[in-house]
Amino acid sequence: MALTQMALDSLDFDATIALAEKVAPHVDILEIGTPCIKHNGIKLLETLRAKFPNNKILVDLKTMDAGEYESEPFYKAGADICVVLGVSDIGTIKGVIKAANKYGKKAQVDLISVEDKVAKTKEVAAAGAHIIGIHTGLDQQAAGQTPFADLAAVAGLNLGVEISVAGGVKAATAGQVRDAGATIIVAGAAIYGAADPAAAAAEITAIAHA
Ligand SMILES: O=C([C@H](O)CO)[C@H](O)[C@H](O)COP(=O)(O)O
Repeated sequence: MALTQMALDSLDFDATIALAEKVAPHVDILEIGTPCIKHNGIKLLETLRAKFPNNKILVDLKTMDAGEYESEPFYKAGADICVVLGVSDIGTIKGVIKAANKYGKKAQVDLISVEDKVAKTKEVAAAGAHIIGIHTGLDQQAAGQTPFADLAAVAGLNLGVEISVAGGVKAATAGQVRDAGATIIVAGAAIYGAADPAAAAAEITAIAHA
């Protein structure tokens, strides 16, 4: 059993709301993707928070510095999860964890471009990170990479921390990701690129929840 998260990666404010309206009933978590939050800012989070009280919301800030200062306003505005980069300083990561704990929310550490993902996972789990993000980014996907080997290595640690997996996941691979130990399955292009995004989201969620 895993939760599903839909990545909203458009730059367009209204198109993002319209897509969220279609998929929100069919996923657990709405993700405001990095390009989307940079382009639209905290007002988009406030709008989604008001419109979708039944979904968790993740803001993919990919914070690299000033962790507490950058993330706190987003937790205050209703984010359930904010993302900090694993390649950032441990002080930055601890800052986001501190802000999350202040609001009773969660901090996710994204392992994108981290050299030693096992060592980083152990370090940030000990620091109190709530979620480890196994993430093959869009540019890495374009170069042929996938998240599966990293997922196996991190899940094999059995640290009891939540594990989110992103990077081209679709219905055909969602079961493999779930069985390998993901507690959150992220899908972006597989949903927003589908002819029927609601149906695509429902299909992936049925697999994740099985
Ligand atoms: O996090 C993402 C990317 O870095 C841009 O912010 C994507 O939302 C994430 O990779 C999920 O999208 P798909 O890989 O298309 O499923």
